[in-house]
Amino acid sequence: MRSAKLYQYQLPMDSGVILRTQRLATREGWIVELRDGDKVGFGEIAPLPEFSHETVEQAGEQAKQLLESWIQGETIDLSQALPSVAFGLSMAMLEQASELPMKGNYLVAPLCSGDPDDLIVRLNEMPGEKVAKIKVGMYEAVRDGIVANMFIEAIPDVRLRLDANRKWTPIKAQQFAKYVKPEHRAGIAFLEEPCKTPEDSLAFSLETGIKIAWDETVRDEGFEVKAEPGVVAIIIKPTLVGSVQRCMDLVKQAHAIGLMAVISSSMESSLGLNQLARFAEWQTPGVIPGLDTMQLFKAQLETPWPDCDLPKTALSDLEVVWQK
Ligand SMILES: O=C(O)CCC(=O)c1ccccc1C(=O)O
Ligand SMILES: [Mg+2]
Repeated sequence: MRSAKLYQYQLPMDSGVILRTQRLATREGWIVELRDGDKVGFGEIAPLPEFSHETVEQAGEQAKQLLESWIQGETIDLSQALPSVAFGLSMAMLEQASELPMKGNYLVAPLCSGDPDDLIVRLNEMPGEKVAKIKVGMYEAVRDGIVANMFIEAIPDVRLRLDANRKWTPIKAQQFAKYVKPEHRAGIAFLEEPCKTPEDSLAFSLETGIKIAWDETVRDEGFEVKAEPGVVAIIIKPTLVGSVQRCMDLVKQAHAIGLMAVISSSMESSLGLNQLARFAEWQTPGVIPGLDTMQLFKAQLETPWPDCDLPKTALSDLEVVWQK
């Protein structure tokens, strides 16, 4: 006997969270609960404003239709569903079928979008491989270059992941590279999407020797995982990419040609983030995921994130907007 519920959540965000052009004061989304007998699974459907193409309302409507089919025992084709819905529903089904291992990789790459000194402290405390993520492309490219160079000099075995989110023209990207000494460029594990187009990013990597990774490009129409000179990783943000199956296919294709696959957050609540940590441990063992986004929230949802003391909202406190 199958049953399902859809909860609606709204969580307050830290006041400084800016997504591309707008401030994100509140994170909104849906939690699905699937039950079959005594087996239960949860999933989070939370389109990210400015990144997802679907709205929260559209995702909620589609989720209800697909839940209806699930209850009827019909097979649902998630490859045609909105990415956030495909992800949340497939995750709930996976958990409900006890197929998502419990063990998570909670060793995240610390994210620096503000004060570099904070990051130095966190890196020095980090056990094992010192991986950090720094947003670049927000201020002067020259400043970004100086900051990256400074980190590599300060922490000799650091592996930086830089993320330009397609902000640079080829000239700006060159200005950045000029300030990272050639002997320091290996301290950059990769630079995500340096330029406005993949072609310019590939050319940048060839010219500078700085390795790059695809993030936005993974979500471009017709994207295929392929070996390209200078490309070492793909970033997978499941809420923006789609079903668990699609994400697993991408990981498999990446591994087959020697690329790193990095599971990364789209600012899911602590419930979704925990599932991503479990998914990352399972599918990309040994690779530090990009999940350091709990600090952007002012509250957690149901599942606590390790070492996070933010107040917690329970699922039972949320409004159930649909159930059958
Ligand atoms: O990838 C990470 O390490 C953290 C997540 C992150 O950077 C991100 C999260 C949501 C939307 C966009 C981005 C981004 O890649 O800039
Ligand atoms: Mg990015």
